[in-house]
Amino acid sequence: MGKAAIKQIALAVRPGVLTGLIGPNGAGKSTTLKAILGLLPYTDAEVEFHGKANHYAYIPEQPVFYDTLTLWEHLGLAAAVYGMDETEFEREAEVLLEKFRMTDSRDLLPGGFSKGMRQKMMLMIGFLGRPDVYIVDEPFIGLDPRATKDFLGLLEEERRRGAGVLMSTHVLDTAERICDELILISDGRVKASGSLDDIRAAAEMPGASLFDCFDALT
Ligand SMILES: Nc1ncnc2c1ncn2[C@@H]1O[C@H](COP(=O)(O)OP(=O)(O)OP(=O)(O)O)[C@@H](O)[C@H]1O
Repeated sequence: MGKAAIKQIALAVRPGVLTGLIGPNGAGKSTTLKAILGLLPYTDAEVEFHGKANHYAYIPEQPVFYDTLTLWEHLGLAAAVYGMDETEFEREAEVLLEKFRMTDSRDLLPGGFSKGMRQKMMLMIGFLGRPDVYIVDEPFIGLDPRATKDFLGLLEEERRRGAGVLMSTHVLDTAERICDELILISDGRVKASGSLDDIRAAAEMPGASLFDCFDALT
């Protein structure tokens, strides 16, 4: 067996709080998210759900889809998994298609989609069930500025509804703007966490941008 990719990472996803997981390539962000989700065979991860927050959505970094199902059929499949009834599914799915400007592509196969369109499909599948917790792995790759804005708007709506969000990203100016809390990991360990001011304090760089703190701490 190889060495552990992450060590002693403790974090909490709280209702209505958007937590950003940041760190260099290979730091262990995706591994942390997968450990939380129980997707890894060799982990000693403890996950506790408090209250009734046991309904979550995972939006992976690499889009996963079925070659023979259309966008609409993917949404239908997700709705069935979420236990939504037909009327609710159609209403919510149509709103999401409009929001992500994908209505014209609803009956097409995702194999022919661009990278950004596939990413939008993954985001729509995640949002469809209105979960209590969102685990999002680098959502911005391939999204154009409008899609980024649409995504961030929806995420903010969900946060205000009380959903907790844990999102890994390299887009630090966005993370600095939207995250309530930040966790900076490097070499599989937490290097700093808390508010932007806490990260600045750890870097001993008062008033610095997240980008500069990241540079100093990694
Ligand atoms: N399937 C795997 N098999 C072996 N090693 C892996 C596997 N997946 C990840 N690793 C290793 O685990 C470490 C952490 O990887 P991880 O994908 O969690 O990083 P990351 O922080 O998400 O990076 P990036 O920003 O590049 O997406 C890396 O050293 C990587 O080489």
